[in-house]
Amino acid sequence: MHIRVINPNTTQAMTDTIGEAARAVASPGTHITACQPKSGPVSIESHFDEAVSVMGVIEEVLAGEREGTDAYIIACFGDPGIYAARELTRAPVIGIAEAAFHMASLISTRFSIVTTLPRTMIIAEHLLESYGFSHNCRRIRAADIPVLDLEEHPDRALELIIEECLRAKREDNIGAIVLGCGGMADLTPKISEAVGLPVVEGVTAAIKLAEAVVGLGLGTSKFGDLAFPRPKPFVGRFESYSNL
Ligand SMILES: O=C(O)C[C@H]1NC(=O)NC1=O
Repeated sequence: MHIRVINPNTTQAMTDTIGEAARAVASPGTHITACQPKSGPVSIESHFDEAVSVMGVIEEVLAGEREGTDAYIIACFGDPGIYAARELTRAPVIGIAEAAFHMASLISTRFSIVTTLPRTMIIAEHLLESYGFSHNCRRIRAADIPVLDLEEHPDRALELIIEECLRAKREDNIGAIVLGCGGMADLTPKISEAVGLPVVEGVTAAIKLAEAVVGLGLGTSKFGDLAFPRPKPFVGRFESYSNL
């Protein structure tokens, strides 16, 4: 099985972190390709960043279709472009937020999310609502760190994330923590040991869910709204999307 793990931002160090975490849990026989767009934001910390990153996600899915891919992971906690990506392939496309919510709901009745900047908490809130997990999430929290601090100041970032996770454990009456950033993919053991709660991380959860979906012979339904896009002309910079 070949899984294409797409980091929607353009920071190679974070793509490498995500790829290593994915390979650490992948089953024998699962080949992981970790990739990122050629252009776009170095980190995704706003609605604008996310909107721009979607074009990169689409490019990486189209590249995966040309190369042959059994499943795609969108490794950003906003799951940017997930429905557009699903329209472009028969393979499953799994976002790390959706994967983490499902996994956390299997091991706890309530969880809290710890993400990076306060301003991105609304993105997680919107996803909880759209995926139907609002009831399962007690609180969305932020360690108040820029996304790239995870790569550039990892020790301080880990310290702040653990502090916020400990506050969640003390205050939120939860059974699990969900890590709200693809860049946290390598931190699960350290956080779990420090906090003493099950920690669910979206990249690794998505890998195992992708293996399960493909293993059951399932993929993105092409009936209804996730059917391939109707062929039509595109003009200007998107002309190459004409009659896909
Ligand atoms: O929304 C966030 O804070 C995290 C999100 N941004 C990013 O560049 N990768 C992510 O997973």
